[in-house]
Amino acid sequence: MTILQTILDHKSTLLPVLLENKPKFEVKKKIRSSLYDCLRNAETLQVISEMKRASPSKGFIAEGANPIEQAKKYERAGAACISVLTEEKFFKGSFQDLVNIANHVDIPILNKDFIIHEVQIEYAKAAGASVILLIVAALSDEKLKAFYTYASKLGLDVLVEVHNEEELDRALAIHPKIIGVNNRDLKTFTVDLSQSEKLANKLNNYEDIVFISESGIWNAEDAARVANVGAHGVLVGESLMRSGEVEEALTSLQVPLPFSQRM
Ligand SMILES: O=P(O)(O)OC[C@@H](O)[C@@H](O)c1c[nH]c2ccccc12
Repeated sequence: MTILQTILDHKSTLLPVLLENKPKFEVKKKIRSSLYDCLRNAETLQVISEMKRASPSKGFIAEGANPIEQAKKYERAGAACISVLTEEKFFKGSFQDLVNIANHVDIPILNKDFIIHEVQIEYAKAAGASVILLIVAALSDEKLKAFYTYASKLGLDVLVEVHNEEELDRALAIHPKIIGVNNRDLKTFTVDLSQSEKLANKLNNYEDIVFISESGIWNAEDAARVANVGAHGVLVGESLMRSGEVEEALTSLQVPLPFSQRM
């Protein structure tokens, strides 16, 4: 069984608890700008920076990290958005991390989790997220479409994540505004930036779609590599979590976009 399937199976065992309880979080209501608009109007590569304590492939990355301090550093450095992992078992995240961060920063917030049911979208919104992730590899065409529509109706932006061309075609069928190419294969954990390069040609045909390159971005060279094939943003976790100079590390990724890519 793949790790993705293991995570999804575990997730489905948790659904009854979510379905039995209405989400109750104390979140200050904040109006956040639209991630899509921020990404569209940029002239430099935008950074979605992630609060990532651990991962199934690496174990703990930053066990003692303070989510609020980390998020504030990201915001100060000009991140476009903060991604907060809420998956508990494999990534050691929580909705409490999301709530804490939502109460302390004003930029868009992405709830990073494995969504397999509408109720998780309600929890994401209640905990302060303005963006959710839908992983194409985890969903049927029907569910992908239904969840995308539901999240949009709740006023959330959606990052639709793909890894290969077949998934990209399935994603394009629902006409999403933001597509992320995960350079990490969630079935094997292999990371390869050429995955973004491979899918770039097709993505570049869609002028209104914002293209995010996700995972495995360590430095300005990596950032420039994906920017040069058409990425408008990057999603970065581990390298920023491990950095002693978070703000400098983040700023170094904000490379200029080629003129042809500015929307
Ligand atoms: O730590 P990295 O290699 O910078 O990757 C960040 C992010 O892309 C990664 O955490 C991620 C991308 N898609 C996901 C889906 C679920 C969990 C995690 C992820």
